[in-house]
Amino acid sequence: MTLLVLLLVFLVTAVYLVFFCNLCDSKKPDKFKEKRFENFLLKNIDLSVGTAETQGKKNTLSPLERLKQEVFQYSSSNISTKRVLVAYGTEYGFSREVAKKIAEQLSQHFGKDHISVRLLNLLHWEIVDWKREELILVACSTTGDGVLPNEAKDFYDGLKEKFKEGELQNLNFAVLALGDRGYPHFCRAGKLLEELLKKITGREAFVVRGEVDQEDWPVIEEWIDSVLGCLDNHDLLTCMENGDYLEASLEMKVGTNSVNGCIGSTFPNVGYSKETPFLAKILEKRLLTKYEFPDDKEVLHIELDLSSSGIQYIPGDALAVLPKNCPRQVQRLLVALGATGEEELSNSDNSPISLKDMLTYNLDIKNVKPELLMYLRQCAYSDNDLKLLDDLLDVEKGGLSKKNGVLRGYLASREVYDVLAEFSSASVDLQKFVEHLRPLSPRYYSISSSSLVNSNRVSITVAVVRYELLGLDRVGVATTYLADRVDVGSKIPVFLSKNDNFRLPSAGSTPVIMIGPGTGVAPFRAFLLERERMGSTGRNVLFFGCRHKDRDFLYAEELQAFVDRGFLDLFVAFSRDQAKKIYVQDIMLEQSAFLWSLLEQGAHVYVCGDGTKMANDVHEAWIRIVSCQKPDCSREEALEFMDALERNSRYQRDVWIT
Ligand SMILES: Cc1cc2nc3c(=O)[nH]c(=O)nc-3n(C[C@H](O)[C@H](O)[C@H](O)COP(=O)(O)O)c2cc1C
Repeated sequence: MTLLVLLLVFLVTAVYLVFFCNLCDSKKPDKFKEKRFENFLLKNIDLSVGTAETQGKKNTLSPLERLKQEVFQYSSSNISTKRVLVAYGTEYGFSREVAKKIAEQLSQHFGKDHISVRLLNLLHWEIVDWKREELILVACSTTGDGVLPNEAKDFYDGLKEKFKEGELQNLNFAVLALGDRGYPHFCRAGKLLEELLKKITGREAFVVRGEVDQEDWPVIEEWIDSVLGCLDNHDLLTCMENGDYLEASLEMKVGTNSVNGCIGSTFPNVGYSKETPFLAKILEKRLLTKYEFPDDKEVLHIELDLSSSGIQYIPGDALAVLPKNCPRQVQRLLVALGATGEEELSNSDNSPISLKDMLTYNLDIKNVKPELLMYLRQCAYSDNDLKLLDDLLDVEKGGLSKKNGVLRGYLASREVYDVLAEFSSASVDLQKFVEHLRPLSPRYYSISSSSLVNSNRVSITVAVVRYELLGLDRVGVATTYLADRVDVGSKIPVFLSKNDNFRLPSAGSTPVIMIGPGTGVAPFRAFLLERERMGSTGRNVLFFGCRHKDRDFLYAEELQAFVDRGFLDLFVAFSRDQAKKIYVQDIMLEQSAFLWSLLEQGAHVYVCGDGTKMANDVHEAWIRIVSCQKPDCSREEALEFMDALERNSRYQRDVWIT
């Protein structure tokens, strides 16, 4: 009886505690929620600063085990199979997804006992003994203004340095280049990789390079079919009787050198990354604009503490921020799913995670993958939903491919929530549903400070995104994370993204021409601070543009101070301060003779900002300036002149398409 009473008291207390704690949680201040985010990160990603106790609580696998799991998930234990390496270079995760698809199809086509497929992030290229490999398939995206993803840069430089022409004569290869036709250098990284592989193997690719515009799956599948067809018809592989060296190499290079078992720390040249970010404390956050009316721009200057990180940056680099989704948007999605959020799901490495955490920290809940519609087609039952889905996915119109304009148009104006709400008859399996979402990717911000001024601090300039779509409020994930959900004192996960294609000239006497409207001015603030500190004597010319002089002129006072010190020639275009709109390209044309004279003195030209319109308009302005100012110069010659400037790293662009 006493035992029964005790049990009852215990149960009542437990229920009370659970209820009370939940109640408190919903009222906890943001600081507390931030702490939860930090704890979550410590448990779920391999922080170089972490300790053994802070890791592996939720993720029971060590970083080494996780890496092994990824590399060998399509491998057989049969020691005399043929071996293929499927490698990927990714910035935002899509190439990894594609590489997994390639690995899966190879494995299915030939059977796991006949072919052992190893999946490798190019970040880990050093664990491979390249002379023992016979076949590599590379899926690699292009980022920045036609450059390799950060994690693939060392692979490219390393192979180039290590192997002479034709040295890897036993290696067959094929490249799938991923990109976006909207950018001037379509699929350039894949092309560069293919050139390099041609050189060091002394042979041609065994399959024509695939070029993928955005997420055009039919093109990807066609390329995979060509690879499979070629492997069916040509015996490119021999059986390796001695087993796979790769596992031992991986254990040796990653296992023994690691600090606190963190993979990132074994590659000192890479340092912090998506998997191993640094938690940087916010030291300052201030509004750079007047933000009173819905039409006003909201731009923030954010300073972060890098002391103790060892991160060393130079102007031109970017800081990557790992955001989390907005709780309101997550809640909206949970309601559409009819879920509480507490449902337990499996992470990609099979560790358990709640649906709410998965949607908050791991997944992109804005951009809809076309495959999600395919999945909804399987679980919808209302005639209306089925008809609309069939229409969107119509094979005649191009199915999931890029050619399907109806589907692309539909997805361009919808988020994951909208699609679920629209096809409400679909009864989704939560695990399958999350598997049809993209991973949440880091966001990159040009660094707007100079480490010569203060090496412990870094600043970024962030335009906050808020808008309405289909009658609902929408937000930019990372920009509102920085604006609304973290404050001075909070710590946010970041890592450095080097950008060797956007660098100041080595000689301080060389003039620089900078064109950066809006937040495109960020790297130029860094350039100016750096050049002033270095005592550079070359002329600094900046073209800045915004809507209104008195509302969104970023860093106006600082820029004016540079002008007053005689260090800067500043030209500004306020597009909406007069009846006729004026943009940076217009004021550049007014300065044609001056700009030409600077080019003749060897000036370097930099453009930063919107790549959809501004970068093209500015390029066109340069063509006009050159063809008018250079004696007897045709348009074609002006185009060639600008191309030559670009080849000689005197015309560098850091642009983005939204
Ligand atoms: C900031 C940025 C810059 C990009 N630059 C290029 C480029 O210069 N050329 C290109 O073909 N695609 C470019 N892309 C498109 C990506 O290559 C494309 O979205 C690709 O699918 C991303 O693959 P990933 O997720 O594996 O990095 C760029 C994308 C972003 C976000």
